[in-house]
Amino acid sequence: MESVEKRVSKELVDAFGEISTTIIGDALGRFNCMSSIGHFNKPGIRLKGTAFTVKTSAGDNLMIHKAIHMAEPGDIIVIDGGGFENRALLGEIMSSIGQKKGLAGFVVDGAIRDPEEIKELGFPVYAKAATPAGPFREGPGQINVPIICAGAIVKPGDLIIGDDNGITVIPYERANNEVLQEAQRIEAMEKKQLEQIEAGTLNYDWIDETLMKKGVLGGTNV
Ligand SMILES: O=C([O-])CC(=O)C(=O)O
Ligand SMILES: [Mg+2]
Repeated sequence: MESVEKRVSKELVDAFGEISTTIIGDALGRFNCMSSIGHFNKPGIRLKGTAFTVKTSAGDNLMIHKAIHMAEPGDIIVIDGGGFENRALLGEIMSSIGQKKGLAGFVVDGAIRDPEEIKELGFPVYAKAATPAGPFREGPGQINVPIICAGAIVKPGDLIIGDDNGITVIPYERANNEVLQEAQRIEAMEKKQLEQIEAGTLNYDWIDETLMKKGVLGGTNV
């Protein structure tokens, strides 16, 4: 069982962590986003850190207990639970341990329990569902292997950013100034678009131009 070998610098984690996941997703070509996953915290909570991955069998959390103790402060335990929602993989106790260890959060492709208590903790926990049904601790499982979590590929060391929109995964090899600057450019452009919507000056020519190009307007499809 390997620990995470490479980590993105704290400066980049912080810089990406300030930008909306929607915009980061756009900067990554509109891929690398998780789907049907939400947080069990008060609104406004942000998640940012290095992926420490776990693959479990359905409803079994033995390897997650191990991972919490192997991970380092700032790591996010990202769990491929196969999307199984009938049995929780963690709850208030494991979240409290993770928070005390300085981990940055949990992301579960599956279910959690104790959502109200987790909300009070203020520790970022994302999952697909909540159920009182508890996990088994039989194993097996895998630690720090590439996984699929809520439709996104996650590798150990990838940068995970979460907010009220959901979660974006920035692959380790793409967590660089180039993608950061693209996200900042999109952020500035959207700010300008909102100002133009307010002022009534936003240009919509691109819609008809695109329809023309596709032959829908002025073409054989009309
Ligand atoms: O039983 C477990 O392993 C998980 C659990 O309930 C908790 O974290 O509160
Ligand atoms: Mg419990």
